[in-house]
Amino acid sequence: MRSTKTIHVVSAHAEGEVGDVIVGGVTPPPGETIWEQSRWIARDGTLRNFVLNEPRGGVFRHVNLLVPPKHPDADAAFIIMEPEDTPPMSGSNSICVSTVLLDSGILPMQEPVTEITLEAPGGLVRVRAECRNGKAERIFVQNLPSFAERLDAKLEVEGLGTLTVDTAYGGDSFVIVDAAAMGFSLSPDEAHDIAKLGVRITNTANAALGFHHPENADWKHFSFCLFAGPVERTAEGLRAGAAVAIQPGKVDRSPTGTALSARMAVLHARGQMTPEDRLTAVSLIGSTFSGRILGTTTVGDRAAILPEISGRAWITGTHQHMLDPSDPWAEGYRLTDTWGAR
Ligand SMILES: O=C(O)[C@H]1NCC[C@@H]1O
Repeated sequence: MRSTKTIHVVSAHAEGEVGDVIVGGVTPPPGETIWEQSRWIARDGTLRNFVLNEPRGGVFRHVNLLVPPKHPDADAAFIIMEPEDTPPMSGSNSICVSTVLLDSGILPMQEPVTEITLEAPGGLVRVRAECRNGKAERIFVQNLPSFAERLDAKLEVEGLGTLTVDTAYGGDSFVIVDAAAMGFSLSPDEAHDIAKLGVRITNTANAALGFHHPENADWKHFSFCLFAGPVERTAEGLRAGAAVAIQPGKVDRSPTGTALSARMAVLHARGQMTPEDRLTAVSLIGSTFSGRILGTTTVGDRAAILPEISGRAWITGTHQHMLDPSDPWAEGYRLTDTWGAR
């Protein structure tokens, strides 16, 4: 066996969505802040290609790089690599990172509750983990301030007509459509159509509406389209289906923590959700994230909420990714049969 690099990974999934964690073998990228480091990773592309592209990755995979924190309050920091983006924050990935840090012993666990602070590229997130028998059973993440951007905007999508959409930020940027109005009941067999349509809607929204984050000039596109199911009031609180189309064309297997945060911001802006409410988002595979509003704030001149999301993650294995110097596909490859819903 010979290799020019060895990258140590603990693999995990949060409520169905893969979020692997690189725990060794990669030196921290240059940059004064975690955001700058994440921009370097995005520009350079080498690590992204190595771990996300085939033959090591695949369109379903997200990979997080642990880096030394910059902020004095943070216990650990991470850079998120998704199939097309290197985003400010991610719900499922932050839950995977927290679980890997605690379950593998990188950070000490205290039962029944461990509190840690993580530094995501978009800012600090406080994490509370319910732990039992050496396992972080449920992760609560105080996500980045989240806000509604446009409510009831009109979006002309070729072949679909004029859609009424909301746009919002929940640690990442969303165009939100009414799933029922689009003819979806959010059942698993709709995944391909949701992926295909969602990418078209995201691309159209990027061209026609554009997104801008008031405090992060670098984040100026919509990453995702959320197909939002109807909100039902149950004995346990609010409950709604959620399917998020991820570029270049797949559906999040988890209920998407950033989407839940964005949706809570929209519901709050409409006066349909208060800090007393709990909103459970249900994915296409039936997994759930729970959310609540901890308070309000502002982002630039926008009214925003302080969201908390929670969910579970499990470790699925460990890998050492290697590169034989004679392998002609050091950067890996992507083909459109799986990369992008057609
Ligand atoms: O839960 C989330 O927010 C994420 N899941 C995969 C894509 C999003 O970042």
